[in-house]
Formats: sequence, C-alpha cells, structure tokens
Amino acid sequence: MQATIYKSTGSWYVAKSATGEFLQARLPGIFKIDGDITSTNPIAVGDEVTISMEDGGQDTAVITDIAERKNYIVRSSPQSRHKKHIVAANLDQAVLVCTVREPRTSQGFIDRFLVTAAAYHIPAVLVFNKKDVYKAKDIEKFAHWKEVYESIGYTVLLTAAAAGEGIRELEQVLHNKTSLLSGHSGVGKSTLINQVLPDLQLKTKNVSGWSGKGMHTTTFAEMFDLPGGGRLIDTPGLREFGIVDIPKAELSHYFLDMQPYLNSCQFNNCQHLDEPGCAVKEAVEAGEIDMERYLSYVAIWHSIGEKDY
Ligand SMILES: Nc1nc2c(ncn2[C@@H]2O[C@H](COP(=O)(O)OP(=O)(O)OP(=O)(O)O)[C@@H](O)[C@H]2O)c(=O)[nH]1
Ligand SMILES: [Zn+2]
Repeated sequence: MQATIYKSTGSWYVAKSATGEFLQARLPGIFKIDGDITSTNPIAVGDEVTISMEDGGQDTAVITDIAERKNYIVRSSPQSRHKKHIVAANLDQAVLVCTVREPRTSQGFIDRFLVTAAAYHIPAVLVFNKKDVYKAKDIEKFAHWKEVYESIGYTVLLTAAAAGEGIRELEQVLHNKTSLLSGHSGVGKSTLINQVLPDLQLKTKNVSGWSGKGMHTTTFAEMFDLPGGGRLIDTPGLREFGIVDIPKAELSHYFLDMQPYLNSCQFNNCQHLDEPGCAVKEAVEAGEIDMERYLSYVAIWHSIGEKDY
C-alpha cells in the first residue's frame, strides 16, 4: 500500500495511507536504500513509501520501499559531522520564517537558506514575523530586504502571527502545496502554524526577555494537512542550516541575482572575489546586486569546505 510519511523520529514513523489513515510505521531491521545518501535518517517527512501491515498488528506497518525523491533538503547531522540529516523530501516550496527583531535573523542565515533551496530547485518564500514589535528602523530594514529579495524573485510576506495579521496572504501562498516551514527557534513558527491550523494547538513557548538562546519546543519534523488543501511541514528550530554538497565553484549559480552576470566575467572560472574583469563585482558596484548579498556570497564561499555549519 502507498503511504506518505508525516512524522519521522529516526526510529519510528507516522505514515498516512492512500486511504487517509494514519499508521505507525517502522523500518525492518535490514533496509536498503538506493543511491548514495549517507544519512542519519533513511526516511524523512514527505517521503512516499510502500508499507505493509505487520502480522497481528492493527495499526502498525512496516516500510518496505521508498519512492524516488523529487527533491529534498539536507543539513549536517547534529550527531555526526560527516553525515547528512534529511530535513524533508518532496517539497513544493521552502518557507523561512525570519524576524527583524526578537531575535533578528541574520542575512547570512537567510542567504544560506536560499542557496540551499536553490541548489535543490525548491522555490523559497520569506515570512518576516513579529511585525508588531518592529520599530521604525526595523520597518526600514524589512522594506529594504523585501525590495532586494522580491527583485530576485522570492515571495516576501510580513506577519504578526500572534495577532493574526498577514495570515490570509500566508494561506494563499501555502494553498495546495507541500511547504517546509523553517527558521530559528523563537521566530514564531508554532504561532504561525496555530493560525493556519487552528485545530492543532502546538505548544508555543514564551521567549519574552529574549536573550539569544531558546529551548526547542519542537523536536521532530512533522507534516500537517492544511484545511484548505496542501501540507505544511514543521521542523525543529533550526539554528543552523547546512550547505552540503555545493562545491565552492558552483556557489554563485545559487545566488539567483548573480546568475545573469556569470557568463560575462573575463575568466570563465571566475569566483567573483579578486579577479579582474568580474561582471558580478561590477554589478555590485553599479548597485545592480545588493552589497550585503555579495558579502553573504563571499562569507559563504570562504566557509565551504573549511568548516561545517
Ligand atoms: N510580538 C510577537 N510575538 C510573537 C509573534 N509570534 C510569535 N510570538 C512569540 O514568540 C515566542 C516564540 O514563538 P513560537 O511560535 O514558540 O516560536 P517557534 O519558532 O515555534 O520556536 P521553536 O519551537 O523553538 O522553533 C512566543 O512567545 C510567541 O508568543 C508575533 O507576531 N509578535
Ligand atoms: Zn566574476
């Protein structure tokens, strides 16, 4: 029987069968996966699998096969630096919840997320939450980021999840799609989910008096059906989002604002750093590429292969 994975803890899974039933599923002791993914979790949320009912079991199933993934997002495994952790598979879009304040999401983090999504050909959406606490300077910052990212082609929304503002627009963006929701701990993911899935009261935690670090209230990735159609995947608070598998030399391909210039550099292996005749740097100087985006590029470029995120 075909089923979709809605929850993955690494040792057991929740699968929704083609007939709409939720079942607890496990992997048999020996489970072979095609391909070369060395991952700490062979099956991830969003995976399409084949299951068979366990002998004698009423509502427990064994996963016997996994369908080829349309795409997936990975990060370095929290347990092992050399392994990957598949965050979710078969996505239509990746939504990053960010905040300009309490806590401020760094542009470097946003850009690493966007690079990763681009590398896996997953459209990305930025949702800036906690609008209600933004001061004039923060609104300016948001307006700048909105202009920069929309001009690249990303969808940018502004919400005040706790007050229910901007939720209609978010629902429209999520409609009939499978969306991965991520973001740092404390940006308001659970609060947003509670707005679009009112039946499901996720625990939110109070981070008033925010001092940088928060406890994770969400531990495992989980997928939910949206009432109007579509699915939403909630992930554990991601403090880090790894760029895995992207060679340094290819990084600029995933900066979508750099793409139009890449063939115009003097050297065809130009890394857009100190090389003469670099069309990307000329575009930055001409204000056609945002300077902070370029600085993110340089920072990410230097970090690849030298340290794990
Ligand atoms: N001022 C303000 N606070 C908000 C808003 N949305 C959420 N919060 C608060 O921010 C804190 C964190 O919200 P959560 O929804 O738990 O954040 P989260 O992203 O799910 O956090 P993790 O589960 O740790 O990943 C809570 O105290 C919320 O009440 C908002 O729009 N404005
Ligand atoms: Zn160049």
